[in-house]
Amino acid sequence: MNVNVDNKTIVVMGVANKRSIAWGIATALYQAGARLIFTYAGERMEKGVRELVDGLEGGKDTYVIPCDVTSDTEIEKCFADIREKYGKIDGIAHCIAFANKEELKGEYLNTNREGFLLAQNISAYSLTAVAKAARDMMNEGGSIVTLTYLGGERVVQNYNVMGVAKASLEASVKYLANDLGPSGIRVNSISAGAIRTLSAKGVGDFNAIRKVFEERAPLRRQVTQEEVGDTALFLFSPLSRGITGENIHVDSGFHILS
Ligand SMILES: CCCCCCc1ccc(Oc2ccc(Oc3cccc(O)n3)cc2)c(O)c1
Repeated sequence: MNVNVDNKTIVVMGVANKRSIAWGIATALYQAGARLIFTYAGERMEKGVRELVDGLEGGKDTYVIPCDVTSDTEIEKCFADIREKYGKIDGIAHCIAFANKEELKGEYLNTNREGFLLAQNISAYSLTAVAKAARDMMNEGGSIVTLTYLGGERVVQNYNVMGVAKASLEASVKYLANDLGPSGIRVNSISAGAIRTLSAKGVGDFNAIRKVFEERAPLRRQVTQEEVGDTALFLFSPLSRGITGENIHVDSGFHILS
């Protein structure tokens, strides 16, 4: 049985540049024959995403639209646009998160209310808002995949307010899986190892974590955007049709260590 995504339409939210995990997911899906739609946040992202997508064979007519996930009306408009142009969709890759850089280092205690709510709003609630807007336009067998990190399950120095947001995201995955299961829509997360992306630059001492990772992870090596992409491809394919509410670690086994 092949991965069978060649007749599926999947929305990839959160590509920033070619090092984005979202781009690793997009290229894995693209190579397996899926039809892709991209959303980005912020005008300054448009040019970069458009250029990346145009580089794909047939990318010229791929839909690339803005979607600021802090606005419910914008989410509704974005998915209504997609529905009008493409009909029903089969999947959503939610690769969106943000927290204020000053709160991604030092003590978690210095998190303020505004920063806490911002991280929750963009990095956690946005999955629920997107699932809500898309549920009636997803085909049976649909699949939603989001990205998380070990710091949402246990303390990872400096991850702080984003860790609390990822804990919220991971709990949301389970509650959404429970609600959407009867409609045949699955919801899962991928917990990726420390991959060097534009976002990773915002987390304090990122390089120190990567060093420990290479020295201690069972596979003794970093993971790549492509490896996360392959796991996402599995989660969008019927090969994972029995899996929902799950969090799959693509982290060289690092999460098994104390
Ligand atoms: C100390 C932990 C080291 C490993 C971190 C791995 C990781 C890397 C990137 C991750 O994604 C984000 C996304 C946004 C984010 O917030 C940012 C990023 C850049 C600038 C800024 O002002 N905020 C921080 C991390 C993420 O959730 C997890």
